[in-house]
Amino acid sequence: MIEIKGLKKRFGPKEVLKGVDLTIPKGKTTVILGLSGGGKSTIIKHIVGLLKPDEGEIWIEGEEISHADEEQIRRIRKKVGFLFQSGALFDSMNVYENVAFPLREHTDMSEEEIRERVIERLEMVALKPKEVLELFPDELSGGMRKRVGLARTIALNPEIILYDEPTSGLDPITSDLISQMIVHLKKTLGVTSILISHDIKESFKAGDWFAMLYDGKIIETGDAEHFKHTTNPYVRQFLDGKSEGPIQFQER
Ligand SMILES: Nc1ncnc2c1ncn2[C@@H]1O[C@H](COP(=O)(O)OP(=O)(O)OP(=O)(O)O)[C@@H](O)[C@H]1O
Repeated sequence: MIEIKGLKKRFGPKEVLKGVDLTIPKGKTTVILGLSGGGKSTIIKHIVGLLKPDEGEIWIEGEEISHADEEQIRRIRKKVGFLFQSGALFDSMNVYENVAFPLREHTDMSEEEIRERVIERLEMVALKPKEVLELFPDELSGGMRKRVGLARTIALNPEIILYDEPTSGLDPITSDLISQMIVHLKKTLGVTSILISHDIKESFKAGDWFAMLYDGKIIETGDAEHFKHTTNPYVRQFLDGKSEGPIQFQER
């Protein structure tokens, strides 16, 4: 379980998080919904220790991490897989080396064990190892890059996976495949996942639990049924995709 208590974060004059309280249930996929620039990525960066809170606490499996030292952060990061928005593959490395990278960094596995793990993880994300192992990122489609990124994210058997916009820039069919993978990995690896997405349709396919971030706070949590029927005006407006009022375009 992950617990965020009273998390506050300011960048210069802008207070992005104003006291976020959120409990992320174990073994489920929690979706954080909210407007662009609202601070969703800022929340998950705190969970991997990339940012320190101005105030508040982050608890992961009973450990408070916001005051952790380098060694603790390193240990916690091994438990957490982070699928960045861009997929963030190393362009100079082929698929094999990209997926092998965290294994070389964090384990003393032999080359044979690494090869076995890389192949297994590529198969888990429905890629054919023989066909992709030698390819470089610029030879892959956007959807394949995301999947290789996902294979690398799960290489170290994480207990927690953070997905930052995993379907952005993908066509609807590839997006559906990624959502299915999120559900599949939750079941096969038993991971706790957090998903940030603008893609409401895909979020409802992949998510079990939902939290709406608005004006720096979590204003509503619940399951899909609860969100689909909520009468909270901010959540409704977000789900229905309506801006606050007609925009006055400048006449030329
Ligand atoms: N390191 C930083 N330094 C200064 N400002 C930052 C930094 N990181 C984020 N911000 C600002 O904080 C706000 C929230 O950013 P964040 O990326 O968390 O939002 P988001 O909800 O994930 O948005 P999106 O959905 O568009 O990715 C933005 O206004 C952003 O410009």
